[in-house]
Amino acid sequence: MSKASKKSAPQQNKQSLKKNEKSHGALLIFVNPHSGQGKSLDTFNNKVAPKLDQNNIRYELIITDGPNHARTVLMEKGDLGTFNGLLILSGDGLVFEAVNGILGRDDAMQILKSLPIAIVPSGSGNGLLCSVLSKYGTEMNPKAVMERALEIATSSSAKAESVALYSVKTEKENYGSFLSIGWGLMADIDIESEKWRKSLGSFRFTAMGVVRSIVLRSYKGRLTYRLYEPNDYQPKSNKFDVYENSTQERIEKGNNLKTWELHENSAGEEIVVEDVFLNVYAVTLSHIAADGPYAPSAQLEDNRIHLSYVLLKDIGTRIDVARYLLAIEHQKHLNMAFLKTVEVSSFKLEVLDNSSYIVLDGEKVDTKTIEVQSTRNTISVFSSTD
Ligand SMILES: Nc1ncnc2c1ncn2[C@@H]1O[C@H](COP(=O)(O)OP(=O)(O)OP(=O)(O)O)[C@@H](O)[C@H]1O
Repeated sequence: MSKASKKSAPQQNKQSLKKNEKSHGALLIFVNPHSGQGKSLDTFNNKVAPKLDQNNIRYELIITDGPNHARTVLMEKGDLGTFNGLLILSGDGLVFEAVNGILGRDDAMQILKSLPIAIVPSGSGNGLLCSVLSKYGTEMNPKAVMERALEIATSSSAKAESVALYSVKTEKENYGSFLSIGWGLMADIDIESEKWRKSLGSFRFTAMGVVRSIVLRSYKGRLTYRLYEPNDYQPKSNKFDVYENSTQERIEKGNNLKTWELHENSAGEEIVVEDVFLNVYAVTLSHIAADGPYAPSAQLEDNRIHLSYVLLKDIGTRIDVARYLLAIEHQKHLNMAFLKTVEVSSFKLEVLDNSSYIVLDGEKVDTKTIEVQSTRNTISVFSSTD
């Protein structure tokens, strides 16, 4: 197979889809050529395509030409059921876009569960991948994560499993989310450090963290949440062999949810905190990046939301803020008295001033109010080879 180029690749690879009759199955691949430090197309050409050819896995390649390209393809494509999986070479942002593209379809929930997503990390944030790999003991450093991700994404014995999906309502749009909801300090760091993506890679978060600790902001808001109650729900991993069946076969054999099924918990007490915050950060998975876990007890399929927040009045000095950010990198943040953590089944955040962005799975959303609800719906993600 010759090297992919922006214009000719999709056509060229559609042809290879038909020719190779001995193959195990097929992947639909999205490469964002501008993600992270801009190396994803090289990674595809040099590390992914040769392995897929060697392992007799066919593919259709789509090189994204801008925001919403992948979303539109996934909303409209008529033959998704013929693929065994999606492969995304980018960061959490393109996975989020893909999930929300699929959510625009009539068969959304069946596709999300039966069309597993593989990730080769080329963005600056790959929390979903890191959470999945850490379950199986991959060391959390960029090299080990990349090597293992490449092995799993190109293996004909790849296995996939469930990752909980959350329902999110904002003023303008509804979303499905799988990773994080942030507002305040960490959201600012994530968004404002994007300009350093090419030069600093994931070190951009640390560098902006230093800046933000010095030029400290406060954030007025109202946070309303309900504590999590399992209500007899037992989340399952539902591990399956990616190439044993096509997505269409999995949909036909499975007994999948067809619509959103919310994890209702109206019996739980509603708690309201209206105050000046330093940070609100909720995660649904253990890792937000390739360092230690932010919520070590979070599990892939489990549908509880790990909500954490810091009130400005509980912080002593700017040094405490720097210590907090450093503690996150070294997994000591949970020991800090000013960090409040609760496991919830839903929460609502109302922004009461003009500060900060609300960031959903690493992407900025234009809203002053966000409501997050745990559900019993799942996506499936490539996770291992045995
Ligand atoms: N060709 C393209 N050019 C510019 N943006 C693109 C292109 N293709 C996809 N995108 C958008 O870029 C974003 C990529 O975010 P993603 O997280 O995957 O990568 P990233 O480089 O880590 O970015 P971030 O640092 O924001 O997380 C997505 O919102 C996606 O819609």
